[in-house]
Amino acid sequence: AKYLPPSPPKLPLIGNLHQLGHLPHRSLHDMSKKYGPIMLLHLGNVPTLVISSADMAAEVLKAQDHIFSSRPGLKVPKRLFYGGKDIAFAPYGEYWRQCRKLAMLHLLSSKKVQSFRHIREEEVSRMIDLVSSKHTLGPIDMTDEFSFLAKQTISRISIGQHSGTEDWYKEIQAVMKECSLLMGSFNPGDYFAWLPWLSHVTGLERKLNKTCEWADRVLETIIENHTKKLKGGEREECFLDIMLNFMEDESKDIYLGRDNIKAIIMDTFGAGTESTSITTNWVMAELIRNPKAMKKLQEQIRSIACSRSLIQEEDLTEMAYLKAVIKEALRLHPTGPLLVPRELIQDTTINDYHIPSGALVLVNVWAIGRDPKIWDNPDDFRPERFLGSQVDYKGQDFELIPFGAGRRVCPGIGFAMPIVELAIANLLLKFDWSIADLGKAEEMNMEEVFGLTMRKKTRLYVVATPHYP
Ligand code: HEM
Repeated sequence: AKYLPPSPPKLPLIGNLHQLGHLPHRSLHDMSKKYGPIMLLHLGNVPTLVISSADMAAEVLKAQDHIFSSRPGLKVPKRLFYGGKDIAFAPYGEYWRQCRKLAMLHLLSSKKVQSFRHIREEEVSRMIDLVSSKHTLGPIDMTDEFSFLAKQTISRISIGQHSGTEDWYKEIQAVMKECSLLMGSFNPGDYFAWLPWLSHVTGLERKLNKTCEWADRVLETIIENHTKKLKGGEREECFLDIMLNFMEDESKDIYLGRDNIKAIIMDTFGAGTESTSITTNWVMAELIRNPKAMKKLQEQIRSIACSRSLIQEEDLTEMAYLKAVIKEALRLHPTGPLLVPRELIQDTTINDYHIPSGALVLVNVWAIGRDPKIWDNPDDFRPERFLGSQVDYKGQDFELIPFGAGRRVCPGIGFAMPIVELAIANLLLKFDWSIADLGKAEEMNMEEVFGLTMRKKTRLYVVATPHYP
């Protein structure tokens, strides 16, 4: 192939960086309307392939997935995850394959996910109690509740039982928040290879050092506590304990040292908690903004619950409309609007265009979710479009890929979705919901903030009224 994919005009040195704006998924969507579903941008001096249609996504994430499955060595994740020793940012290769297998087997498989059922049910029931106790005091910050739910559930499963009030627990939450802010920040040094000192000037280097040292201290304390307990014969069998049993055991397929374990634990927090809570928050926001969908879903949930006081996980399989509502929210608000960046590992050709090895690859899932060639009235929230449709989000249907697809598809889908479903089902069973300013639900602020995960700009302050059957 002779030609490179179409590119918008670029400036010297910075290339197209200045055109990304605060909401890059939206700016790139606008550009793709003019330049097409496959574009080559230059972010600083990094050639960046931007994919904006379901067909092109299938090309990159299915037909040629084997060469599009690496990750770029971005500075912040590389440092936070001990030089790429986690799963999400590890370059494509044997280490990544073994770590992913380990996490699948001991944390994310459907058998494992089922075994954590009591933890999800306890944590959701705790959230319901909290809402019950707070509802008379005025609007409740549900963004906070969803965040607490995801953090509690995931940290209990990955690092063991705790009450959520211990000092080390508060500290790990604080340090993870700092890490997530850093992950969402833009590091110009990644795009200007000839200016490595740039991160010193912007203060990023200092912040990164401080946060890495802090995170390491907290993780060391947790590992020490678990090692002592394991030596004393106490067994919790959380994911961390399982990894500690593997540690430095050379007879196992995978060699896990301390840094590897710390990086993988960071990953379960980093990849798992915000994505889950942000998704739940978008689902709830859309339901409150769309009272008809809310009413229809409540009726279904309440009829399935009959006189039982809480929805249990086996009830969820019958809830077709709940699943449609969640798909519709993920279509409009994919938590990773550009997935996690990929890196192409050899020269290739797509649609007769030459794509150079080393290109950074962004798949604009947000744009695909709003493509009028695929979706009628794409900006409307209409869960009905998924009723009776086979389209699912597991990475086979390229029009709906909020978890990505191919070798790097999110391995946490089956882990995250029961949390989201169980939380929404029980909140809708037990309460009626409105916003403080009645009648203004349709005008709710749905602005986004872009980061590695895309959250709602304003918090979800809502009024809960208990429902008595
Ligand atoms: C609703 C919640 C979630 C969403 C929307 C989500 C979304 C994503 C996306 C878009 C990717 C990148 C996929 C790609 O590059 O093609 C990803 C990767 C990943 N996710 Fe999730 N995720 C969620 C929950 C979780 C949970 C709960 C866990 C684990 C506890 C998890 C673990 C991971 C890991 C380890 C990766 C990296 C996979 C790799 O690079 O091989 N995710 N996720």
